[in-house]
Amino acid sequence: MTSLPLFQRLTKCWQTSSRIIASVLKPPVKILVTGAAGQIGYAVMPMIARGQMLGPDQPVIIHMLDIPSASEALGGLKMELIDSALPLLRGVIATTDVAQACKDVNFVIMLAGFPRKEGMERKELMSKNVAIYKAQASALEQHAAPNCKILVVANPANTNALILKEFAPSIQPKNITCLTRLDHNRALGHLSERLNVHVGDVKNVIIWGNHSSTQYPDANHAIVKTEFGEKPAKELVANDTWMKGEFISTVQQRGAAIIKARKQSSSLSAASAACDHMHDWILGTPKGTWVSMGVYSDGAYGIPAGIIYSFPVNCDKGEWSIVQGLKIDEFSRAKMEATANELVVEKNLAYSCLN
Ligand SMILES: NC(=O)C1=CN([C@@H]2O[C@H](COP(=O)(O)OP(=O)(O)OC[C@H]3O[C@@H](n4cnc5c(N)ncnc54)[C@H](O)[C@@H]3O)[C@@H](O)[C@H]2O)C=CC1
Ligand SMILES: O=C([O-])CC(=O)C(=O)O
Repeated sequence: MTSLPLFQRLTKCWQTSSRIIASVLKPPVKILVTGAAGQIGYAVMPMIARGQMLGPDQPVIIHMLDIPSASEALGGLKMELIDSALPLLRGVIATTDVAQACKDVNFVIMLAGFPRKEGMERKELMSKNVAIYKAQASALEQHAAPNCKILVVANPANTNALILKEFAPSIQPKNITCLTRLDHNRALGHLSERLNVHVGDVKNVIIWGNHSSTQYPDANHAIVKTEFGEKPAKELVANDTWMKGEFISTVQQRGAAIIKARKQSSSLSAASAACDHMHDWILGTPKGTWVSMGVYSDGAYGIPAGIIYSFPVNCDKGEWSIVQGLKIDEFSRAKMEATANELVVEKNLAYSCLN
């Protein structure tokens, strides 16, 4: 710092002190994390409490919910958060009472569920998760703050989010989303490796559809920043076989590859993606950049209305909107329809579990 010119030093001091002042003045927001005692919960807590999700000037009160058999672990996590002496963290509630957990919360990250194990089909998880999401929908409807924004991470993420929407009719559908940002980030990472460029120089990949192996990772509209200006990724890759083959299958299968290697599902990258999702939703996407989010379909791009489907979205002032008017070729259309069809089947299966 001492080697910086005076003007830059003053600017840095001003930025730091205005952040400190803002974090003192901003009222804390309440964030509920369900399934907090699990793997992703452990990874996401310090990210939230250090401002990675809502910004470095936003104090937070974290509500952590888990089931009674996990209450001791939840208590341990609370101790660790206190011991981390995090300036933005203004309170922690660790509870197994869903009503207390949901009380006045402004943001919700839903990790609660039964994680897929190696070799296990996602559909086997359906009936267990439908029951959890139905019960938690009612609690959120009764106790959460108005305009509360919800991110469902637990699998099957799109359909869990749909069940939540169905059983919390007073929460606006636009406030219920699911996580496909991890797949989006995987697609950015894979493309940047292929082109040997920094991941921060790649943008505008798309994940269409379900957070499952039928998802369609689409790099047709992706852009890469180069020394000669922005270029279409497609032009730089110049290999249609790779774009339509290995690129798609690697991203689709990445979750399973991580389970095979770690013997448990992705935690660090899932936690990081959950923070990215909420950060961009609340604080906005940069101009000319979109991200992928699982949102309630209104029929855009010919996708059936009434399912939670991952689209490219822009975010501004806490609202997302689907990017319109992208050119869709025949290959993409077939992939987008296949993953939509799977979601319709999942929806019907979920409804059959309710009877
Ligand atoms: N959408 C995505 O990109 C990703 C989704 N996932 C999913 O996220 C979920 C969480 O993953 P992990 O943290 O690794 O699982 P985990 O098994 O370590 O944690 C789940 C936690 O939920 C708790 N839980 C179960 N039923 C509950 C209930 N009714 N109320 C409150 N808590 C309850 C469990 O006790 C456990 O502590 C899994 O469903 C996993 O498949 C994981 C990675 C990526
Ligand atoms: O299936 C899982 O639990 C893990 C998962 O969603 C992913 O890594 O994409």
